[in-house]
Amino acid sequence: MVACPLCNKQVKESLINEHIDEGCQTHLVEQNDTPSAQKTHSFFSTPGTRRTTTSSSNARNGTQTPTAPAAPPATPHVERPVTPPAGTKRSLDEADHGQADGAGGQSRSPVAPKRTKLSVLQKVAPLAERMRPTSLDHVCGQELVGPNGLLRGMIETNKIPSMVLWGGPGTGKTTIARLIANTSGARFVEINSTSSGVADVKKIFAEAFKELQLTGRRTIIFCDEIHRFSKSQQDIFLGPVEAGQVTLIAATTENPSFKVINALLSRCRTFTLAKLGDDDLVRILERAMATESCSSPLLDSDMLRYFASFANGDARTALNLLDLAMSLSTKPSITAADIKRELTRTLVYDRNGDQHYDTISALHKSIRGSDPHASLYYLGRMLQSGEDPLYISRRLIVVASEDVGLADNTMLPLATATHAACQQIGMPECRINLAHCVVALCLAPKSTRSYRGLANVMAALDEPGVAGLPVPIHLRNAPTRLMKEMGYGAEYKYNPSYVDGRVSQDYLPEKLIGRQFLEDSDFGTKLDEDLEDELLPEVED
Ligand SMILES: Nc1ncnc2c1ncn2[C@@H]1O[C@H](COP(=O)(O)OP(=O)(O)OP(=O)(O)O)[C@@H](O)[C@H]1O
Repeated sequence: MVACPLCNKQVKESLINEHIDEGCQTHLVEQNDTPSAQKTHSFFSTPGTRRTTTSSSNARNGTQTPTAPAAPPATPHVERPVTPPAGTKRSLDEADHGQADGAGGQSRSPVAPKRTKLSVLQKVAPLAERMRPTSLDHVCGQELVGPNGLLRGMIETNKIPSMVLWGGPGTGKTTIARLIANTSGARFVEINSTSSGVADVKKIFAEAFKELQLTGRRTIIFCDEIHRFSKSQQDIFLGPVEAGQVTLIAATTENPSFKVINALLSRCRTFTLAKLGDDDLVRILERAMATESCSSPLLDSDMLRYFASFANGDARTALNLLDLAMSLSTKPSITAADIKRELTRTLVYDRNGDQHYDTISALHKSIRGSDPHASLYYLGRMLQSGEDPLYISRRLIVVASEDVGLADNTMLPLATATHAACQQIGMPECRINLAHCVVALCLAPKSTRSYRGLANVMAALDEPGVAGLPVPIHLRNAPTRLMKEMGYGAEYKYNPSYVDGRVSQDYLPEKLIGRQFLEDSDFGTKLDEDLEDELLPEVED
């Protein structure tokens, strides 16, 4: 006996295919004939049945009281999944087990238990998640899914191609993907290139194929941040997408022409999401205020526009600001200026997100480019956002050797002293040491000779045999008599014993004699054409 994955009723295992083909109307086994829910074949057990089975067995064990009401049976092609949740994105594991709150498990599982779980998640989810549109009508600023939108037409006629959604952060890529899955009734699995490996993805393909064969239901795979998958990882999508085994919805914030392999692009439609304008963001914020029944006079339309202007087209950022402002606004005697000041710290950058790396990278590159204004700007921005000064000072130690290097050997001690100062003094005073070091590094001459020299050696070590070449015998250590007898170190000329320390002696292994790793110049040979343009103003005829 098995539970049908579509209608959840008991069917003889040998007749399951006929039962599904005939619209779940035939070959049903009377409930009385079913000895126990435990007999359900695990392969066919849906998340819903799994939950129910677990609850009841726990109840039998006296460990848990089942609370979820019995779920209504789902009907193929009629069932529409429940609204996508205000929860976090599904992990692969959750997707596999259908237990997540994402759109993914929805059409598999009975509705009632899922609702119970959703409401709990909804309470703890951040405002941006709670406000995730549950209908295309609530998606702002994206004509593609507006009343006459191209993508909306495809969704409404259920002709959903594999696609790449290209747009900035917080413009609605994930939301639209979930709504597509919701509307189409397809199985939905979300993966993220940062947490899903090739093996996971292959497993999903296999499951999708099984599902398609068994029930005729398609699987939509939503792959967030596809640009972070390597080219060979992207390759694995080609076959299943071409064969229609899965529908891929890939999201990227990067230009897909550069970041998605051509073979995959040619199998997908690319849709570009618009950057949300301030008016769109204000509408989203107003809807959030209304939904949350927030009527604080501090959060008036001016304040909402202020949030929008800082969000740079990112609805999530705008909603996060509002979320914070809503809780601040309940403090007694707080003013609008206080709220703005408090928020400025989070507005500058997200210390744990990409901004953390982007800004330190910008600081490093500005120092390398000897631009003290930009360097100080990025330093100030990080400090104001509460960045750890030790994180900054550690990077300055690297800069001192990587970029200034031999051109000014005093910079490495300065940078290590700055690190020590940050450790001993802490903020806010150590900001002064940091500024001193940043400007000194900026103004110092630059040399990458030592760094490049090492890079040349590392490259040479990849050549066959180079890493294991014998050390010349006269340079070898001779700690034992035997070694001495073997001539280790015998012919070595000790430089201080010679006039001016000059001797004629080879140091490299024999096979490398004559190889030069340290380059003569600090810089490469490329000409910056932009610089030429700058230096040679156009001559008028
Ligand atoms: N166009 C939009 N209309 C209304 N709300 C939106 C829109 N875009 C984003 N949001 C809000 O921002 C939140 C985040 O959106 P979503 O996850 O869809 O962005 P995304 O484009 O996938 O971003 P990322 O690239 O950072 O993953 C949603 O939960 C929703 O509240």
